[in-house]
This record gives sequence, C-alpha cells and structure tokens, in this order.
Amino acid sequence: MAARLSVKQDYESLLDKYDTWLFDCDGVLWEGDRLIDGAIEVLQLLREKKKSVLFVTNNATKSRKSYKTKFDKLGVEAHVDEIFGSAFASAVYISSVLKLPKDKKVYVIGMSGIEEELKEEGISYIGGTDPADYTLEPFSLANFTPDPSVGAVLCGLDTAINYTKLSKAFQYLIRNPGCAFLATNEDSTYPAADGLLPGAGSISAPLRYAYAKDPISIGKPNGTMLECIKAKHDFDPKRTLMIGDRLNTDIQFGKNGGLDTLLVLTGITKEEEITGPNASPIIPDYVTKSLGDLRILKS
Ligand SMILES: C[C@H](OP(=O)(O)O)C(=O)O
Ligand SMILES: [Mg+2]
Repeated sequence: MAARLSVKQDYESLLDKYDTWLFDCDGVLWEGDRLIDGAIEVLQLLREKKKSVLFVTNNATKSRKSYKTKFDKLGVEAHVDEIFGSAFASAVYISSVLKLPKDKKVYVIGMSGIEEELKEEGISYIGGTDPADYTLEPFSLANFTPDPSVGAVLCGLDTAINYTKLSKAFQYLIRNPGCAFLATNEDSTYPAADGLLPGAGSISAPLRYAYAKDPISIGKPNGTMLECIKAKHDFDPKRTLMIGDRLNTDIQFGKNGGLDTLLVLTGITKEEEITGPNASPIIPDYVTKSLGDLRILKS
C-alpha cells in the first residue's frame, strides 16, 4: 500500500532519502498555463537543499527550449539541460537507436515541439505544422504524391489533427514495410487548465487501429526517457524520487527504472483509482494531495 504523507516528519524523511527529484509537469507543476499552488516555493526549497531537480514530461507540443520559455514566464527556475520532453527523447531515439539514415525523413503528426527537436538533432521531416496539411478538404489518394524518403512516422499530440494527416501517415506505413511507427507518448488524456482533453495516445489511436499495429512509444513509462536523462545526469536510482500525477505513465516509469515514486492528486489520477475495489495495480510508494503540500517543510 502507498504511504500517505501528512505530517512534517513524513516530508522531512523524503528530503533525507532522495537527492534527485524528477518532476512530471502537466498535472504536477501546472495545468495548462496555471501553476499548481506552492510549486514555485517547493522547487526553490529543494534547490536550497542542494537537491538535483529534473523535469520529465510526456508533452511533446514543446521543445526543451520552448519549455524553458514557459518556465521563465511562470517564474519557475529551470535550465534547458534539466528538461526532458518526449519530443526530445523521440528525436534522440530516431538518431541514436533507429539510426535513421541522413537521407531519410520523418512524417510528423504533431506540433512545433517535435519539429524543433528533430531539427536540433539534424533529422529531416515533413508534415507537422506544414500549412499544406492543415486542410479539411477530403483527402484524395489520386492527388497524393508520397515522398519516397519517408522512413518513419512519428505521432504526438496534435491539436490540429485531421483526416489528411492521418491518411498520409497511414499511406507511409502501409506502402513501406520498413517505415518505423513511433509515438512520442500514449497518454489517453491531457489535463488542461479547465478540465481533461484527449491526449497524444488518442491522436495515434485511429492510426494504430487502421494499421493494426502498435507504435513504439518513446515517453514514460518506457525506458528511452530515462536513458536520455542518464546520458546527461549522474544519479543514484536508489536516491531518486519520481513525482507524477498519472499511474500508467509516471509511476510505472519510476517503477520500471527502479526509482521510488510519489503520486500527487492534482492531475489525472483520482482517489478512487488508488483506494477501494477498483484501485489500480500500479501502486506508488507515496501519495500526497499536491506538490504544494511540501511547503510544510518551510514552517
Ligand atoms: C499530460 C502529459 O504530459 P506530462 O504529464 O507528462 O507532463 C502529456 O502531455 O501527454
Ligand atoms: Mg502529468
């Protein structure tokens, strides 16, 4: 059973036990552009205590650089090399694991975050935010000239998803058996400021249904993200805490990587998913209502 944190001593023992603190973003630090109450103070406190603070988000709509801008705007101290997004991890995967040849391209369903990270990694792409794909006109196969250099389809959260993008991605997959099918992440939902919206997994769902194959998913809970972090930061997994709001991504990610986990209830996971007859089998080590609860350490 997860330990419920409530009194100051509980939080003090976390401070003693963990040197590296990995933070999920949506639902932990913020909902959309609204900060979770107390998040700034808690992060400041951890830095004052010389803890290493890293941000690990499945949200691929932004690159690390754009996240830095968001952190700055919200008044939260963060540095680009502390930020790990699934757009970045996907670009690293394509170049280092898939080793997509330089003359090949990626067809992107997704937004500028993916494009910026692909560019940064020297990977060519088409689709994405290309205005030619922003159309509600019926898709015509007769008028479609596929780019023969497409060697991978990468699908992330795309708030302008349409039938043309899905059809092009599908064509690339079925025409070329060697074409890799990748997803930045598979979150079914996304915690926006005013409620839940479909997440990146809901964008790739029509494609995986049509293609009858699952994509390789890069983000949490899969290990690629942790590999990216390990490549840049030295940390002892036994003294590292993963803090998240979603059981099947954040908490499972921590478990897969041998990290302890803290669940907050300010995002996706609700109380009934961790207690009672319908509780999930994914059990975090600790639960607290909100990251802001750690402010008790200042009193
Ligand atoms: C919600 C999730 O972002 P995270 O919670 O990992 O920051 C996502 O955008 O799919
Ligand atoms: Mg989250």
